[in-house]
Amino acid sequence: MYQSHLTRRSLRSFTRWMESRNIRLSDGLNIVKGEKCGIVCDELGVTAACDLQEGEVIAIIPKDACLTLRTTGAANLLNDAQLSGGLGLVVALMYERSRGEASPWFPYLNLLPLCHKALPIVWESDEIHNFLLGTELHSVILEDRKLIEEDWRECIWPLTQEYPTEFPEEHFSLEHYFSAKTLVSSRSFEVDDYHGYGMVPVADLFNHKTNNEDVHVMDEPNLCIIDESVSTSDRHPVEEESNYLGCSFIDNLTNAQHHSCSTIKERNDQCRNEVLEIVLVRDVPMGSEIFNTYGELSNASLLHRHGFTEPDNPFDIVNIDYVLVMQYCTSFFSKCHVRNRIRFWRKYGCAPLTSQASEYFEIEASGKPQPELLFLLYIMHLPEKDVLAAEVALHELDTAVKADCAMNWEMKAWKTFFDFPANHLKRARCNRYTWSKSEGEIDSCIMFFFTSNVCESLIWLSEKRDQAYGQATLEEDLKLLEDARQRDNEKLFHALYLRVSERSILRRLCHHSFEELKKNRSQKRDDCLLHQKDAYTRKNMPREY
Ligand SMILES: C[S@@+](CC[C@H](N)C(=O)[O-])C[C@H]1O[C@@H](n2cnc3c(N)ncnc32)[C@H](O)[C@@H]1O
Repeated sequence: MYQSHLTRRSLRSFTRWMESRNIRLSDGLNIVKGEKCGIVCDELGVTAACDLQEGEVIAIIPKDACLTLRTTGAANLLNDAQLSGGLGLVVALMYERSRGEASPWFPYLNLLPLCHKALPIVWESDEIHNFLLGTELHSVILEDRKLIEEDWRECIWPLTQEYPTEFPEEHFSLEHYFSAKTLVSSRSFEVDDYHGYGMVPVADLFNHKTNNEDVHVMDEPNLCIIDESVSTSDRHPVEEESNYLGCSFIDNLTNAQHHSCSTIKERNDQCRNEVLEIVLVRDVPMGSEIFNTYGELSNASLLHRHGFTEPDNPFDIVNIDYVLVMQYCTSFFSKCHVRNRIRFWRKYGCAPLTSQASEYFEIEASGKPQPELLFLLYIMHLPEKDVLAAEVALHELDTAVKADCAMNWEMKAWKTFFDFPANHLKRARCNRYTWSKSEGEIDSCIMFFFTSNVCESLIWLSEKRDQAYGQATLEEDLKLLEDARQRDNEKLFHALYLRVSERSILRRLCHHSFEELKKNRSQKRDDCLLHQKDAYTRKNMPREY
């Protein structure tokens, strides 16, 4: 991605620029590219040049060196045009790029690619359709592209007409907008409330690791750095052949002498300014890559915003559309039955998740469905008399719980409603039901809903959802994934990885539901646990009510 930009010259000029903008980088860091940067071959990353310790400040970045809506030369114009948020930042980036060497960020921008081509919003249409079919991203990307075009037509093109000198058409085309968007999506950080999101030099060099990051980027408002010039001749040599790409202007110490930025901070705490700090949150041994985290993101979100997926991502999910659940319900029950049960379900605070125009339920990486989906399927299958009994009980509970001001009555009512009969069976079922070996604690509330009917519904839903991926089986996808890995086809690899991880989640859901179904059948368990006569009587309510 950086090949054409990463020359010795551009790195030297970036280093000098950091110096001029008071950006401080610990000499314990190496900025590397290629295979030294463990996860990605043609990108940059940061490694430890010596053993580093938790708590060290390894970089200090003045906020005025960040490119934000406040610091850009177009700040007033963007303010007048009422362009803010992500869209404003993309225009600010395009604006600074259009100024070439006249931009105060030129040496930094010169290091960035024009476009991060790994992001699906800039893939060819046939790649989007072929690679992403069935995945969480397919419709999202198509929708995104429409919205991006609309934004450009409504907000950016008019700017080029109103201020042709500041926003010349040739630098603010739709293509430029898409390209700038990929950089803001994959590299911007929230600076603070005043600046909002911005392009943060140095902080954007760290690659991502889920749940196991080495650094945090921290807002440290009461800190300032004095100008501490270091002779440029003391810099590390930047060798074209090696993976080492350079370091900061304060990197002139040996590893044994290595100074973290904490030292600089201590020396300068008389003088105050606004800066961001990059702080180590764990020890990092010499030679290891230093990772940041971009958040607890599913593979679909990682691919969407950053152009890659992560193996064994614990935050992976797959969604089942509400429409598909309704399709299931209406094919087994009358419309009137479905309407009434949905009303009942919603009355007690349940709803699908929503995003843009879609409503859906999440299935976790372990295959565990969102509880609201289980409640819905459970209620859908309840015999009519049990629904009526439940209504009465819930009404009584409502009165009781309302008296307790500290409680959210809806949640408590649901909890009690479902906990009560579950309690009778808890012990028996707890011992035989687990989602995965790693999940030690069993959610009794969730288990309760895995009646045979619910299990069958879940199997139906997971199989139907899987059909969205087309004809190929999961095993065939796995073979294609291996091929893509061997051929170094990154786009295809990450798209296939997303498919495979989503389909594996569905398979886990199907497998667990099937296992439960088998157990229910072998034990001839009554499908409707709420048949127990006294389940709803006041005398059997938990004592707290
Ligand atoms: C903030 S930049 C990190 C520095 C970047 N590697 C560079 O060359 O400047 C984010 C981009 O780095 C890459 N990246 C970060 N973490 C990654 C990971 N765990 N696996 C693959 N690519 C990753 C992705 O291309 C992502 O969009």
